[in-house]
Amino acid sequence: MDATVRTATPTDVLHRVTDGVRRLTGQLTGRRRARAEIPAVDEFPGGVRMYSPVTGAGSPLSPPMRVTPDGDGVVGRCTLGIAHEGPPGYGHGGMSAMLLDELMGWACAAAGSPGMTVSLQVRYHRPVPLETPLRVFARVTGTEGRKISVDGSISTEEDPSVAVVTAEGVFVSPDPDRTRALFPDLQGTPGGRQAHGSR
Ligand SMILES: CCCCCCCC/C=C\CCCCCCCC(=O)SCCNC(=O)CCNC(=O)[C@H](O)C(C)(C)COP(=O)(O)OP(=O)(O)OC[C@H]1O[C@@H](n2cnc3c(N)ncnc32)[C@H](O)[C@@H]1OP(=O)(O)O
Repeated sequence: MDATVRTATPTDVLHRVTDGVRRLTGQLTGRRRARAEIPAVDEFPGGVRMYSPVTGAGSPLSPPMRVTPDGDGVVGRCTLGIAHEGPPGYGHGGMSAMLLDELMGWACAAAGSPGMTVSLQVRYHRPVPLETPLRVFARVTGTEGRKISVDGSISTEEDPSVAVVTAEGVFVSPDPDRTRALFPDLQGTPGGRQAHGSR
């Protein structure tokens, strides 16, 4: 991703490389995952998501963000590159929202209530520098039935006490029927993983 958005090579080189990439992707033959199929390497929810655009080591889109427990919340560490640029030299606001949304979801799972975002309010206090190690933090601040309130923030590793972006979110744990309908491949649900053969 970085090489693609950073290069200033002439067009004929770009065409040659494009042909090479098409040849390579043509070699990705064989079985492909179905749309809602959870990869065999994943631990869903609240663990490994190999192809997540935020945490996935297997995704070319992801920074990737590494998540660890931290006190009463979770911390995510990553560095954004120019592929994630908004204003020249700074992170795209949507990327900040994506990092926060994801980590706030992890905070819910870590607190024992995996949930989906129903509301996310993001405040951008300062631009997020690119190519600078970032520290994202999220923690559950309250629960009310299936509703979970979560706070999040982004700062630089160098200056963790200064939040450059903050967020407040509401997450909702889907009830069991909704969970089965939304995630038919979730382990233990009828018609789930076993439908895909041996794993
Ligand atoms: C073994 C268990 C497995 C559980 C699986 C959990 C999934 C975990 C997934 C991943 C984990 C880690 C990864 C994180 C990734 C980052 C998070 C994302 O990007 S998620 C994608 C974006 N979000 C959506 O696509 C949601 C779309 N929304 C929906 O599908 C529905 O709203 C859903 C299923 C979440 C809830 O629907 P309802 O029908 O069950 O719930 P209702 O009754 O509408 O609301 C429940 C309560 O929430 C309040 N509520 C609803 N919307 C609200 C809002 N916008 N603001 C405030 N409150 C709201 C309601 O007023 C209600 O509260 P009152 O019970 O009345 O007190």
